[in-house]
Amino acid sequence: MNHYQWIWRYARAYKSKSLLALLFIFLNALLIIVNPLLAGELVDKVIDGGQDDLLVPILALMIGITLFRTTIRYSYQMLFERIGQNSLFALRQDMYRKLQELDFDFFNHTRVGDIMARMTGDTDAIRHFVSWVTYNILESILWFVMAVAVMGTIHLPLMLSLVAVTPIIFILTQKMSRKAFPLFFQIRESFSRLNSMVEENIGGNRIVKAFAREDHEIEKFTKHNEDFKRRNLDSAAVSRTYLPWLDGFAGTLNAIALVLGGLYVIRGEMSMGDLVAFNGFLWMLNMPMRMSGWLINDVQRFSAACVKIRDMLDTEARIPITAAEEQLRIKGTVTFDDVSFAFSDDLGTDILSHVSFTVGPGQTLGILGETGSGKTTLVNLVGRFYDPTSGAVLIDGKNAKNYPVRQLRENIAMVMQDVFLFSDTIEDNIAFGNPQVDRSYIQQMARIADADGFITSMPQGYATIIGERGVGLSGGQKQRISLARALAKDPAILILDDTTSAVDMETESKIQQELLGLTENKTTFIIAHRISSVRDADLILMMEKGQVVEQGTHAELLAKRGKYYDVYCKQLGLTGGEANGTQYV
Ligand SMILES: Nc1ncnc2c1ncn2[C@@H]1O[C@H](COP(=O)(O)OP(=O)(O)OP(=O)(O)O)[C@@H](O)[C@H]1O
Repeated sequence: MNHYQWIWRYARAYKSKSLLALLFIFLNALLIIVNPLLAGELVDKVIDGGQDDLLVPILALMIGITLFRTTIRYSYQMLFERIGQNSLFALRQDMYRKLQELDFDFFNHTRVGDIMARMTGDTDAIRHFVSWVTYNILESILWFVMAVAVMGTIHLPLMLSLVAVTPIIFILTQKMSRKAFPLFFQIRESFSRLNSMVEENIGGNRIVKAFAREDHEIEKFTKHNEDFKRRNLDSAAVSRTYLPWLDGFAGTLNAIALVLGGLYVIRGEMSMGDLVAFNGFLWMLNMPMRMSGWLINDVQRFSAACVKIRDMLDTEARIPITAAEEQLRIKGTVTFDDVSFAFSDDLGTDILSHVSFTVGPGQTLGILGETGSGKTTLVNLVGRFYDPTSGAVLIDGKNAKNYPVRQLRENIAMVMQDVFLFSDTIEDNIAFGNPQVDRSYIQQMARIADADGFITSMPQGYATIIGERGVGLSGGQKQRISLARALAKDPAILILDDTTSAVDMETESKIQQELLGLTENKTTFIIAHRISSVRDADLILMMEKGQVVEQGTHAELLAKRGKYYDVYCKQLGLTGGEANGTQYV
């Protein structure tokens, strides 16, 4: 499907409006030829022929037609604008829906700035094409054809001499088009890089300031800015090479018409009125030729934007978001059966290697291990953010791949390591996964997450807006709101990824106590660096370089006197020999 057929799929919902607009364009093109003909009549009959009584009717007709044409043109311009805006509305909806469908894999490989460039600059290039370029192309073609037809009836040889110039114009526009497309594509890519740079700088503004690297950032920006400018100038250079020629050739039409037309009049082969009428049609040949260069540029910009947008819309998520017909309450038994996993961009490196364990409802699985050992990756497999490269993740005994993704995720709540809260009220943030819950439930969850205290001490309490539009929160406060958000979902499987890393030990222990009652029937995953966070777990996995090197309860692992025991001793400030495992159980 080419780009025109593709965009027509959005515009065809407005078929009747499009037909009406086309009708108006035709009507306008037909009416356009009347005034020059009337001007010719005016010269021949009124000025030369002395029929003065025709002056007023001809003038009135000319004014009336001009007014009517202006109204018609305004109407179809508005119709095209509406078709463009409505089509773009639907396209943006599709793009946003696609963004929700795409998985971690897509976001791992796509810059935010690039997505933003597609959502803004590219969609605008398409709107401009639908709303403006299309009718200008149609007008240009129609006016040209009409002019050729009418001029041919007035004086065929003169018309043919003028039209002889058009192949040159055609060749020039073809050449320009071929040179312009790659440049527009490069401009678009450069814009995306510039966008990404600004987006990253704003996101990382605290780091930039803390490291006093403003100058470095400006330097980096200057490079991208220079690149963007240079590519725009390259494109302008192409226009500069071709547009004057296009303009020049279009301008020769006036000279040809005057010289040749004058000769025909002198020789008596053409009336003065016909020459005036002919002259009146000249702009209808002229204008499309002059416009062709600009229109080609806009068409190329449209094509470059289509490539990027269609590329995103055609991207298939490896794990498509499938919704289930009915809701399913899973019980929460999670089994890893010899699971290995590698990221798609480096399939040779296993991030998880032959991991096996089972944890059931009401149980807690603690995951401990040095940084980068694969703890987060492991829990990401539970929520099917990725699928194993070998082995299987079973939920209630059924392969996770066989659940509709939405159905599975509706039963899982995660508190992620990188806490993200929406720029909204605290209340709405907590209720994000379960919007129908009431205030008292929200408060109850916040109490368990030890967040109620600091929330109620804020002047606006639960109605406080946080994030970009509102107050800032400390790292520990954000973690606790994010924990309350996960709890409010009342999931069968609760995953806590380093959830209490930013709160003090006393608060952590308070939260753990509160959680006990709530997680009675849930399967809970706790990723932590502190032994104190996982010591009460029913099963603890000790991870190293993607492998589970030890697993068991706290007591069993201490008795093993292996890695877990070493970590335990280090965290207590003891050396291996001083600690008597059983003594601390
Ligand atoms: N999107 C990704 N693409 C490629 N490699 C990745 C990606 N995300 C993580 N990794 C790699 O996978 C490994 C495991 O990462 P993971 O986040 O699971 O570790 P972790 O044990 O949770 O670490 P931490 O305790 O620091 O959070 C790391 O070596 C990391 O570099």
